[in-house]
Amino acid sequence: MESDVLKKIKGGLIVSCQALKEEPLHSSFIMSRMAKAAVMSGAIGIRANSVVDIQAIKDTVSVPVIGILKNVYEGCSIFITPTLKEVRRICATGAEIVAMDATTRSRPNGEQLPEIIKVIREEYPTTLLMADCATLEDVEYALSLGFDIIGTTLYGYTEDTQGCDISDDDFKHLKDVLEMVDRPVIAEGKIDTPEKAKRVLELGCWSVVTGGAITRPQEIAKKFVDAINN
Ligand SMILES: CC(=O)N[C@H](C=O)[C@@H](O)[C@H](O)[C@H](O)COP(=O)(O)O
Repeated sequence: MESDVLKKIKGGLIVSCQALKEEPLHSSFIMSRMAKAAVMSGAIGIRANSVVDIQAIKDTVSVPVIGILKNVYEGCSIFITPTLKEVRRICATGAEIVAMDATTRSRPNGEQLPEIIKVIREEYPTTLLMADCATLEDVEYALSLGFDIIGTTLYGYTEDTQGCDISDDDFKHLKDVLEMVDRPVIAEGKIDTPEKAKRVLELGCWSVVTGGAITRPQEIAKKFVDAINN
């Protein structure tokens, strides 16, 4: 059965409101205002990083939230909600959807994704789980683990997919993902123009996440500066 949360985000724009410590807008208050602006403009969901940002956003808007907790472990490339500890903390915020790295790479402390999923399904049976994938192999792995939503978040951001862009070849990678998947696919990662957002929904994605092109002014300003200087 289709959940209410899935119904609410179908066919729409989810805005990722994130600013890490080293970014100029690092502030839960600012992220909550970004979320408000996004929702005022018609966004139907927000993606956010960290417990405090999610709480501030949930106090401000009422659309579903995709929560993550980025944490870097030495010697490990997985950083999006990487271990059971981070998954639990984000589930406890009440975020309707919790996203985590679902690549087949090794996780911190030797943790295994199937075990994390098993524990979380028992503790938080109503929370939807989103798999942040890079390769088609990751997508297959995520499907076998019973994730509710497949995301393309990490395509172009891992060792194996370095240099790839989701819009290459009229979204060839995304089309391959959609062909394999029998549940909602959320297009995410470098969907940086309204035209690309529209296109991925036309191709059959459930929703689309856009981040930096809306909420990272340093990225937006750089595009203008580069255009002027080149
Ligand atoms: C790879 C990684 O760390 N991605 C993060 C995942 O949450 C965010 O930094 C991105 O902003 C988000 O995925 C949206 O993508 P884009 O900003 O390209 O629209």
